Amino acid sequence: MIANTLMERFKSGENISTEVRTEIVDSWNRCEKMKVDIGAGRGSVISADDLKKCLEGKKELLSIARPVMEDIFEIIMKTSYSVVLTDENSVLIDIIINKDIEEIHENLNFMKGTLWDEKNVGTNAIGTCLAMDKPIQIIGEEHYCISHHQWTCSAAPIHDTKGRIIGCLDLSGRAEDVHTHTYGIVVTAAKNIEKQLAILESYRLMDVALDSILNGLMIIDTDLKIQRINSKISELFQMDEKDILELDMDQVMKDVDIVNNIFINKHKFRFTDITLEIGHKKIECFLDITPIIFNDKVMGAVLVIRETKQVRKEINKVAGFRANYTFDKIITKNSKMIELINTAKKISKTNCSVLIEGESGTGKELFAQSIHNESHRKNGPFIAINCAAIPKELVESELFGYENGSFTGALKGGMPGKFELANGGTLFLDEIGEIPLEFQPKLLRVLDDNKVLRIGGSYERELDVRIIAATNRNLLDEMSKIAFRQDLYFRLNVINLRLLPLKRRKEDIIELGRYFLMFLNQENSGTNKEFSHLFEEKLLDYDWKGNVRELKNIVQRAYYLSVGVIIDNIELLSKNHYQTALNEETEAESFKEIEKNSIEHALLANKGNAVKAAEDLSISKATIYRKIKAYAINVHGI
Ligand SMILES: Nc1ncnc2c1ncn2[C@@H]1O[C@H](COP(=O)(O)OP(=O)(O)OP(=O)(O)O)[C@@H](O)[C@H]1O
Repeated sequence: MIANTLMERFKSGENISTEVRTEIVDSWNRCEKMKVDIGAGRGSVISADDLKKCLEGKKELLSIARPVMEDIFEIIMKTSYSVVLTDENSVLIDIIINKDIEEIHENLNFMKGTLWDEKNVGTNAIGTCLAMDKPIQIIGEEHYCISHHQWTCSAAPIHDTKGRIIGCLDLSGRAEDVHTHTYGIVVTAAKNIEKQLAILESYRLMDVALDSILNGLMIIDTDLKIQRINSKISELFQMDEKDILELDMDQVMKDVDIVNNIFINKHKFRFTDITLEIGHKKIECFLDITPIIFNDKVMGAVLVIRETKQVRKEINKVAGFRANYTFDKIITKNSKMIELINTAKKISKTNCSVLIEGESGTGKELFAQSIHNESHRKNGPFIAINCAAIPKELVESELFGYENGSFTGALKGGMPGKFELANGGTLFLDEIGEIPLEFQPKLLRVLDDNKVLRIGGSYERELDVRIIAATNRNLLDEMSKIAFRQDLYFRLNVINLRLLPLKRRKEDIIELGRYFLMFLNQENSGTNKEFSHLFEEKLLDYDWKGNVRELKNIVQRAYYLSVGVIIDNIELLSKNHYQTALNEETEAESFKEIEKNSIEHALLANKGNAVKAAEDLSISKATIYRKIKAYAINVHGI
């Protein structure tokens, strides 16, 4: 036999490189060095445990290679070839055996769980291809072991994306069926497996990247079929991925004309307040839709979904809607006020409505903010709205919001109302006594049901809002005048906190005055001003109609107007500052004109900011809004 002769000549040290391929000679050299027995050639069986571990570690390769192996087998079924997959150590991990050669498989132990490296079975396509990291075909007598001489095998290594060998694909059959195409098939198939592995890896990386995004991300095609989602979408929709992929996006996004806007006009769209409908579930969200365009052709769209609740939470964190005050910042020595603080602290933990009564500037908002900050809602929004400041016809839209195009002047896309903005937190309805009588039943219904219907809306939104209302009017009086509904009063007045005016807690005047002075000294580092004895006496005597707000304001004025370190400008306390301003005007002017002028001046000085103007005039916000309305002052024109 030629090969034996060649093998004998090789073994005797003769140079046979012109008759035998270099790769084969190299392999024979390796086998000789490893003292492989040419009379052996049966695969050695690895332990069941080792095989289990092996299969476990190669799950991905196995699942990708299997369909490829089946395809090849189908093509070559009529020839006597089996298709084999090994790991990088030449262990057979999968095999499709051709019935024609089953017996030879058994004889040679060419089965799943056996080792086919050069050390165990000499030169063979599997072991040699893995030793060289190159595809190879080994025909008949090129095999090192005599028992393999009736075989022909072709094998190609399989690499991962980093170029490391992770296995090999092999076609083995009878030597007489040798065909160069089997080599080509095996090389192409191994490359195909490598490509699929690379795609899978890039998909995996993409998945990890997509899942690390905090927003929901969805890819749809032009038939509105969902192609891909990240895990945040399953969380948002509270559904399994498989069910989400079956959703009808036309139904889910009823309000969006995606075909016209995105696919035809190729525009990128942002919807700041949209409702997705998933069966009976409604998800309010911010939605960005970007068309996917390749070669000027729209292939689909990417949807980025952020839950409104979450966005608002983040906005609240950075842009206000926050309560700054806490109970420890409420300065008082008055026993009744201390008692009120203790009651307020206790009821903070509950969800019941609170009605805070008290003259303007007594600290009603301070209490409301402190209650919010003491409650479990402290990380939620604190939304304050002054009911006196809203024009009658806008009360409902301000509080309940409106849907797209529900009335002239409404913003495109709709707007949430203050109730919605306060979801998960507290809504502070200041000057509740100013709520129009005809709107009061609607407000009562929302308070009772905890659900709000936007103007023009088709469904009610479930809310979790704690209500704190405040008034400087006597609501009991208003009720008798039928300006305030009894049922609403009782609904709001579950807990009542009646704050004392400053004149009924004289002990707080100096305390608060010095507290505000301390802040001013801190703000103006380097100065350390103090009140004269006389100034403090005058503070005690003064008629504090504007309560703590007025006290704060006068201390500020005195601070900045005083020249030395002693604050002694008692003239500021001789009369109410607002009254002084009025009296300085010429007698010819009527009182109303003077009042209107004063307000306009203050608004001008504060660039139209009514709250600041009210502070300057030492009047309450409610009063300035009432007067602005009464004198028809155009704040926006200022
Ligand atoms: N006890 C207090 N300790 C410290 N600051 C106070 C206290 N009471 C009120 N203030 C301050 O006085 C000003 C007015 O308080 P706040 O706005 O809470 O009053 P209000 O009763 O809500 O007024 P209005 O009815 O006019 O809205 C604020 O600047 C607040 O910080």
